[in-house]
Amino acid sequence: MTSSLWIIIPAAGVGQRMQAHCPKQYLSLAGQSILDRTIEIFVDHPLIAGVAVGVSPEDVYWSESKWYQHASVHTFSGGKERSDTVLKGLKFLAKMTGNEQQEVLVHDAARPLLTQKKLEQIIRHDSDQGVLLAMPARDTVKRQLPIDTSLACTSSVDITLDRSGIWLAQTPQKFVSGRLLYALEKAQTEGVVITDECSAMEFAGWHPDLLVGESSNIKVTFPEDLLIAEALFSYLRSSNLHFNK
Ligand SMILES: Nc1ccn([C@@H]2O[C@H](COP(=O)(O)OP(=O)(O)OP(=O)(O)O)[C@@H](O)[C@H]2O)c(=O)n1
Ligand SMILES: C[C@](O)(CO)[C@H](O)COP(=O)(O)O
Repeated sequence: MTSSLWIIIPAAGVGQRMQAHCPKQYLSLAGQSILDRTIEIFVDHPLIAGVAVGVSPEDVYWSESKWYQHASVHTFSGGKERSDTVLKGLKFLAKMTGNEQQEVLVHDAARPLLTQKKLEQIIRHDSDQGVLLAMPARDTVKRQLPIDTSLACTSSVDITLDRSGIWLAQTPQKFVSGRLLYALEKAQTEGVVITDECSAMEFAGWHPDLLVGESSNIKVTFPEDLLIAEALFSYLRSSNLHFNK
């Protein structure tokens, strides 16, 4: 029987690339905020013990959330970078639960379209190395030449990579909390830039499993992503893929 897991939702970003009037996690998706849509995936799920949301110390929107006072939704103060927020979330969970070696999930607030089917797959995936959702590259992959600002076009092709081994990481990512905390602190101490939990675990010597994600599990990043998310939400709702816990 799979025990229930805590989920850490980093939601302390400013959404610079979205260029909106508020942090992108508070923009509307089908009538609710993106963050509320994301939390909805996990709240009251039989395999989720609780939800820990990392919000910015300057956040003035969270108190309007439909989950603001929900018994199984807790908040902690996020950090400067996404990895700082996740690290603070791990320390928050260890203090609140008294358990420093529990499997935890980390999922971007900006990914509101994860389906229940895929959530259950990653929760039930058993691996000592940890696991993340990722998509095999479906386009031809190019690496650019070193940027030469003297050129009219600063991005020119160097080589085409063998895409058979290329994956684009998504979230959730699942790791043992104590191992992830150690890996994030190690990367921070050694000045290694971390953009997802898996890269910290790799730096610490782990080789997490790759579990095929969903092309609909997009990260809302740029303005056009909001239109795409609205269309995908309608599709998932109509096919009942998003909600049945
Ligand atoms: N200091 C930070 C930065 C980001 N995030 C969260 O990490 C997720 C993925 O990050 P990203 O898409 O980069 O969000 P932003 O950092 O807000 O976007 P941008 O880089 O455009 O500012 C988002 O849910 C974001 O809220 C976070 O919790 N703490
Ligand atoms: C964690 C992530 O979503 C995996 O693809 C991605 O690394 C987040 O990157 P961002 O620049 O913080 O959005």
